[in-house]
Amino acid sequence: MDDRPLSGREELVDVRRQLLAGDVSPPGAADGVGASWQRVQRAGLSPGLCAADAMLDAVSLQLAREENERLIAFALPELENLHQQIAGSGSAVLLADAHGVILERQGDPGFRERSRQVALSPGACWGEGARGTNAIGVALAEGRCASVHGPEHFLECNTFLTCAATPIRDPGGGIIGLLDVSGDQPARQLHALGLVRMGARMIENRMLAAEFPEAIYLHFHARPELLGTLGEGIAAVDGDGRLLALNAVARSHFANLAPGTGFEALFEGSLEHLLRGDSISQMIRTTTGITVCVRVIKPQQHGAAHSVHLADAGHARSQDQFSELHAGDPAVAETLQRAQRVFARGIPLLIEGETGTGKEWAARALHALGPRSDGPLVTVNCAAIPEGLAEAELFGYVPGAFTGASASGADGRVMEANGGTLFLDEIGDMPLALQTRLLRVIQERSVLPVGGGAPREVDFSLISATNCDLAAMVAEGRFRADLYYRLCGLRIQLPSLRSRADLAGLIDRFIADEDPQAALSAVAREKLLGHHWPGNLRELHNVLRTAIALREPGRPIDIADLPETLMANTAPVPLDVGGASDDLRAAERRCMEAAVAAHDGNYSAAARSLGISRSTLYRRLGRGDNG
Ligand SMILES: Nc1ncnc2c1ncn2[C@@H]1O[C@H](COP(=O)(O)OP(=O)(O)OP(=O)(O)O)[C@@H](O)[C@H]1O
Repeated sequence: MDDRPLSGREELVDVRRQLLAGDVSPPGAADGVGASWQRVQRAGLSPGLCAADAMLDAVSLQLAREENERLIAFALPELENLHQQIAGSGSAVLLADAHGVILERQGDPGFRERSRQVALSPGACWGEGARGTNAIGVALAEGRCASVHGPEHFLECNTFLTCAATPIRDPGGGIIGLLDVSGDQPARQLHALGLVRMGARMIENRMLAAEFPEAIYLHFHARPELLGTLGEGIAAVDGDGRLLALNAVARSHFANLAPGTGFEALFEGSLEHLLRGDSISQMIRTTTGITVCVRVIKPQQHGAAHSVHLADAGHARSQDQFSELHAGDPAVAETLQRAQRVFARGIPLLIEGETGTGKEWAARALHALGPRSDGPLVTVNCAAIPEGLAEAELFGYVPGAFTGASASGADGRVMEANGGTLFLDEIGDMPLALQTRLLRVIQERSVLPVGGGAPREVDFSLISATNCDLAAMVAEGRFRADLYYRLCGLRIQLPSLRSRADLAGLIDRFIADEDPQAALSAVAREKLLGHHWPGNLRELHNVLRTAIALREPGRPIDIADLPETLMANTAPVPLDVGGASDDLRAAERRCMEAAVAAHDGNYSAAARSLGISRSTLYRRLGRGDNG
């Protein structure tokens, strides 16, 4: 790790002057920078070069992405997480393949234009041979994490950049890609290196967990409280205890252990003994003489891996399924494709969006394409379960668990999702006490019914949806942070209807689906295109269905067939929910209040205009449904 004191721009300019003069290790230069300059100078590069040609064309980039599909699927959630952590700092998070070609990029809009000018974008190769000394190039050449600051970059055009990169390795230790954080901050960003290292370890651990469907995974750490953190070692062994693979921590612990090595080379005692013991944690000694706490994860508890084989079939079907969810909006199409790739790997999804943006429809399509599409899709509306019954409803109960309980007990919704997908709708409304229980179920993949009895193992894919800003709720202590991170392997945002590029196409398609004979007058079309759509797809659907029913037979849908809300010449509700940090629920509330005001306090009419039920409107506005 780069532990030099922070140095200013002038010192780095001085470092550059010395490097240009041929100094191999000028004082203050980052590790590996001097050696890298030597390599690139030997290769004949000159600092004034512009490496515009080291760029894949669209077809080659597509091929590179397909070749690295597995890496991308596991890395995308991490790119997303890292980006959230550095958002607003004028930076981008990049994923490169094993040759240094950038495959994916998540970045601040403000930094996008500047970084594009030097091709810090998908398709560009950032190996040393193409772009001289830079963090991706050095990390690749030296096989370790690297940071390169401003003037330490070899090419003059890149000297405004500050970059940190680290290799991502397969379980055998080979480099399969690189994770990089780059920005245009003038000062050194020491934490960036720590972030990319953590991100790369997360990706590697996720890939290892999905690599061997039949394996037994042994997670270990000398300190029990640090099990489950990035510091834990992970060893995958087969049923006979033979080593299949180790994660990076375990590789550094058991140096030079090859796959196929017996259990006795790892731990004292036998695998059978370990399997008979407590799966939560047991103490055992490693052959290196350290006592560690081990958590055993058996094959049925880590069902993510079989999804890997199904991913390709899912990909082929996805175009069809997703074409129902949009009418050519490229941003929606790409969001869904990314979600599908990640979900196919057994990674949980969190879908965010205002009410009626199609979160449940998207969940259905993703389930149909997902790794457990043969199993059921079980939807739980977390806002609608009566609080007193919530535990029993979700986790089931044993016979006689409480007054009024069925004599035969009940499985509960989570258990019903076994082998399929659990869809937790309106997750932001789940009470804190239930969040704690749900977290345990997700972590341990077993359910303890209300009233006791033995825990029952359960295996499901997980999708959650919300119209709250969950990250803000976490910051305010209203939602458990550990549960939030478990739920959002990947966070996707469904856009509001008014911001979609395919509104016109959706209108035509809704009409054609409802009544292929129906047409739309030009004025009516203009009204529909100009409306603010606070109720989003649900409202559009309701408006068109009603208009088709009202229109005079044989005549196109006209302005008179549209509801009053579209006619009222009210200014659009200020509803700029574009920013990721905006509170969707606050925006939604403003819309609902505006609709109630527009209908002179008539809740039924306001609810109809929004395309939601009256009780939903009452609930969302925090008023009891007393009428
Ligand atoms: N792709 C679509 N094509 C046609 N209609 C759609 C589509 N997506 C959503 N709708 C319409 O919008 C309605 C609401 O969709 P959905 O329930 O998925 O939204 P949501 O975001 O989950 O809403 P809420 O947050 O209120 O639960 C659907 O019942 C349907 O009428």
